[in-house]
Amino acid sequence: MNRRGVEPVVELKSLTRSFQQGGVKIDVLCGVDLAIMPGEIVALLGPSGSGKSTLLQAVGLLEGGFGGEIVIGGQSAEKSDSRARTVLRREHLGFVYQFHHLLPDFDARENVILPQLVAGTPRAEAEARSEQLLTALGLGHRLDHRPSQLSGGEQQRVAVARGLANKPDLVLADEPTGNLDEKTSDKVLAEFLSLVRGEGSAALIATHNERLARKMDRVVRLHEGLLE
Ligand SMILES: Nc1ncnc2c1ncn2[C@@H]1O[C@H](COP(=O)(O)OP(=O)(O)OP(=O)(O)O)[C@@H](O)[C@H]1O
Repeated sequence: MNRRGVEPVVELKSLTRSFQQGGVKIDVLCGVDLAIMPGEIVALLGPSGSGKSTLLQAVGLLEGGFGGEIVIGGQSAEKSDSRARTVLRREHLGFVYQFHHLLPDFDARENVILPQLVAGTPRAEAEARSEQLLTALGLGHRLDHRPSQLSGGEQQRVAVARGLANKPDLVLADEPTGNLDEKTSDKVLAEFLSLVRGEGSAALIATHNERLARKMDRVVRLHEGLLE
């Protein structure tokens, strides 16, 4: 039975994370519970230092040291070894960062093709997908440009296309437009949300911006290590 429509794409159960800072233990996440349903776009708000990036790193299976449980695509991440976690990440997750992290020696088209090749997509299919996404983001005339030949907004659009390239069930974005001016940020975010909606992906998007958060389906706030 296909139960994908009713199961969360990700579920966090009593997630905890502490850090040692100068011999002092700081509890950043103190038992976070969160379930995100397929296609749901969730804004993660919270003041600087409240643990938004830490939470996204946990969900992205990018770091260890967490307590509690992270279930992605019905599979418990802590019960998986690092190889299985890599597969979980590749099959279910996409990432968009504040600073685009594009490969400087590759053009826009290639930056979106590469993660697909890593995931085993045939080259012709990956190329078509790359062009489709970049064109949808208004970059059909910038396919052959390297990141240094693109504006900040254009670079971020390429990063959005790359994050969606492998059709992730869940896109994780940490301040995806945080380094852009307000007008460009609004525009790129609107395009990002519309593309994510069109693709039917879910998303968890950390932001400081209440106004942008209101454009999403649900807002959750990190406060003193818990979501409210
Ligand atoms: N590797 C680390 N070692 C020690 N402390 C850390 C580490 N990573 C994060 N922290 C601490 O955890 C807390 C939360 O940091 P985090 O980056 O998750 O916050 P944030 O909400 O994303 O902040 P911002 O909005 O400023 O990006 C901070 O106090 C930070 O100093």
